[in-house]
Amino acid sequence: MKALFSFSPFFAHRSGAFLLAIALSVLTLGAGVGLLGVSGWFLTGAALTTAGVAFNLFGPSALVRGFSFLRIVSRYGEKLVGHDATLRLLADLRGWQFRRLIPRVPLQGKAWRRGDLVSRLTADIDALDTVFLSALGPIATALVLGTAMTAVLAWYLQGAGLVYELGFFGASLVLPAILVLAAIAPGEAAVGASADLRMAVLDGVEGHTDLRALGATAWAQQTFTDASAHLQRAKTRQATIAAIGNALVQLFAGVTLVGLLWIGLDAHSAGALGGPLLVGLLLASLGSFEVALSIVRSASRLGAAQAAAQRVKALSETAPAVRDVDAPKELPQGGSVTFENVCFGYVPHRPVLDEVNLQVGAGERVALIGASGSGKSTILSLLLRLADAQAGTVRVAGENVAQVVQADLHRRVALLSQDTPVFLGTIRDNLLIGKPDANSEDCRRALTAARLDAFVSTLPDGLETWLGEAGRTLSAGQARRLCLARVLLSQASIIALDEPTSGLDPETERDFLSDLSAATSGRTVLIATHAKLAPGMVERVYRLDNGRLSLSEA
Ligand SMILES: Nc1ncnc2c1ncn2[C@@H]1O[C@H](COP(=O)(O)OP(=O)(O)OP(=O)(O)O)[C@@H](O)[C@H]1O
Repeated sequence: MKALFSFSPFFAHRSGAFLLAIALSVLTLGAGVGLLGVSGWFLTGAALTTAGVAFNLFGPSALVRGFSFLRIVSRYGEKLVGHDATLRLLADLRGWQFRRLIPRVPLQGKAWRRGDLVSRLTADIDALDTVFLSALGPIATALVLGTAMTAVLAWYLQGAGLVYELGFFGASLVLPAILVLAAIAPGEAAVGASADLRMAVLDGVEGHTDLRALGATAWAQQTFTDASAHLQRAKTRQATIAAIGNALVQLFAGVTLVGLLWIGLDAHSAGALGGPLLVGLLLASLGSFEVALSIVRSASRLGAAQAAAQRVKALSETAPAVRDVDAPKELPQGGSVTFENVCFGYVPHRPVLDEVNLQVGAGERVALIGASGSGKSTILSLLLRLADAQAGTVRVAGENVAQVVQADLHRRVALLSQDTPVFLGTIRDNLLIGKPDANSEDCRRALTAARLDAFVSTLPDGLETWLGEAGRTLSAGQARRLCLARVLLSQASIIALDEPTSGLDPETERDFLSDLSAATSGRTVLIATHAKLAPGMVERVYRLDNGRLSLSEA
């Protein structure tokens, strides 16, 4: 349960609303118990009037109406306040999780997959709603109401308080604790299986064209069916635990009722307690077990909430690849880039860069060439400090990038990576990510530089054209050029382009490269490319070979 407790500050932050929800829940259950008790008292009293026993019908009938009304109003309030506070809590948790996730992406060390991350941010956090709505709230209610009911019974019937206490707290605290232990394994299995199911769906949808082309849809179907079967088995086990718990609560309630009846009849025979009051007390006691039922139901789901909490915690505790230093230095103005004896490898003993030295003055354009896998993208990643060099120093405007605030560095250096995405939204929305205050003229200029203006002007909605998920309504080349326009629009004085012309036809590629100097005029450009560069397009070309960078003729 440690993982669940680690989220207690989030609950504490909304403690006012949760306490109100608990108070309303106590009132709801109290009104329910009162309603049953008074009804039993009333009906028995009314029945006894036919036997000639005097009974005032007006008091109890008014109480029945009062309790009914109170119960309706407080239940409504409890649901409203409890759900509202829980939904806000989940939103707080999601926002916190997302903020922690961004500096950690791409996640190091483990094979984190996108579908799994989505599950952790959505379904796992959703699973935590059980914690308050069905567990903490009802347990607090049980404690308050159970204690009150014990006191009432002890007042009227000697020994009844103890019998009720044992039965009620056995059903609402001890039994759920045992069920929680039994539900941990199926809960973990359910959370894991539902994440697998999500990943199977995402893989199937994202890769459906390739799966069909490769004739592998049966494989994808089987993966989905297996995950589905796992989930169903885990859910069945959870439901079985809930059903057993339910039956045991009824058993506890039945045995407690028999015990109270036994004591009550003795008292009645001795003339110490009237019949209507005895029936009222018995029915009120029985009614109070309603809260034990909801605790037991939630106990079967707490295992899943616990597993979900562990997954959420594990994600948030993953160490970021890089951190800002405690006392960062200011990033000076300027656009120069320097690599001094930089050594880097993603895994130990497999160096990608070996004593790399590079000097690019502000406003210069240089190209990085080399075989696939030689480390060109890695150089650009180190420039943005997406990872730290194991030896040597990377400098921007003369300052060590490890010593400055990452946000400042990222404002200075814009990257067009090989898998830069098109975001859901319009063409304008996508461009504004590069420069939020850009006007239409700025957007068009960037599109012209990226050679996408002709296409956009043929669209009826122009800049307001809605792009499908991941830019599905664009061709791969158009999507690439849109991302490029976004980078060109940014205010960054250093532009890092990783294969900017991939996906472009040879003619567009040539035009783009020949326009590059005009489009990036005054800015420093590092371009990693396999494309053939015409003379004069860049000031210098560097070749990466076996981790070594050297000036190239090409
Ligand atoms: N996240 C990573 N974890 C482990 N190894 C990696 C990672 N990213 C890249 N590598 C490895 O580092 C080496 C350099 O990769 P990099 O992407 O920098 O090459 P590149 O020259 O840009 O290749 P390409 O021209 O194909 O884009 C490759 O051997 C690659 O397998």
